Amino acid sequence: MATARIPVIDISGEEDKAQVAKDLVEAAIEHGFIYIKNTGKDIPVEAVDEAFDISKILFKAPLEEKQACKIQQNNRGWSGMQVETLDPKSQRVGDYKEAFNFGPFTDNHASQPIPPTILPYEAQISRFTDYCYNLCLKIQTLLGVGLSVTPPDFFTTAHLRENGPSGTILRMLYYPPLTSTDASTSDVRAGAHSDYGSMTCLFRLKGQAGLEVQSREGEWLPVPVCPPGTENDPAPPILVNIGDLLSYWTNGLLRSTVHRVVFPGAEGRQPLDGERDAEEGRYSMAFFCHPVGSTKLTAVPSERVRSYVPEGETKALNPYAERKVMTADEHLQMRLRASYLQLYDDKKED
Ligand SMILES: O=C(O)CCC(=O)C(=O)O
Ligand SMILES: [Fe+2]
Repeated sequence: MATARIPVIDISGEEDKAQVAKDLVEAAIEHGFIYIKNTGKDIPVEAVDEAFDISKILFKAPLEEKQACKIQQNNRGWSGMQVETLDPKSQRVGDYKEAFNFGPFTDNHASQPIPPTILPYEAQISRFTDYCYNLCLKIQTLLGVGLSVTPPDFFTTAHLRENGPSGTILRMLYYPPLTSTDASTSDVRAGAHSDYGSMTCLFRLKGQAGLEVQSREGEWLPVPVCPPGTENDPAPPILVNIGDLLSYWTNGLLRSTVHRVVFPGAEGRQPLDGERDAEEGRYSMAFFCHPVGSTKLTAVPSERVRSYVPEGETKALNPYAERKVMTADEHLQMRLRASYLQLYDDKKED
């Protein structure tokens, strides 16, 4: 079966940063997705394993505990089955998943209610978000170098926590197995969408298929958890994808690719080799990296961006900059309103 041909890049070594930066930029332009080889140097393998273990404990916590932490308009907390609809234009029902969003931590403590069941693990979750944050800064620095942005740490500076609050979120996700009668394989686990932030780091478990990306021709291609060449690595690669903000910042040069999560075997497709739905369901974790909320979404100073002419299509351009320059916060609020129909329903202005 055809799968997405996403490059695998090792950013953990010391040698030839310029080449690594160039490879990252080319992958971000061509695919919008990059596998970051997991050598355990940037994020220890045990930290990822621990976070997945905590996620399993979290979703098994008593329903009342999760309900007491229901998602708020600040995008933090628990969203239950079918609460979020990532593709409201075509979905019949909401996403077949549960999710828990963690905002920032201070001194290893969450700044939001969390279920008492996972309180003993607060410091580990906090540490894991720090690893993800630092990995994002490293990638943003490389992207700035690869695009010759002036200054090259432009993206990095825009994301520094010390420069102000942002919409950055660690999201733990649980997609239950399809056993109940209230869903069918024609429903989706996560509707087609592009990500709202600047970039996302996605962690998946071996054997748990389901993510698909849309090719330029509109075809849906599965994204293997362990692509060729990574089978013997200590852990599956971290899948990084470009979100809408890095695309707006670069006038569409970096590609924010539409993706979704489907049930294995949906629409008669064969699951990838060695990947099928586990009886326990599917778990993943996404670190959505956002710049400081007040950041303006205008094109960055880079000759490569300035001279980029999109081929034939204009939809990749930042549609908002034409009317009014939006800030990162305004953009996030707009996107959240569209996907959490009930959460914002009471307060609808239109
Ligand atoms: O669970 C996955 O594999 C992807 C989730 C995703 O795309 C998202 O939450 O934005
Ligand atoms: Fe996504």
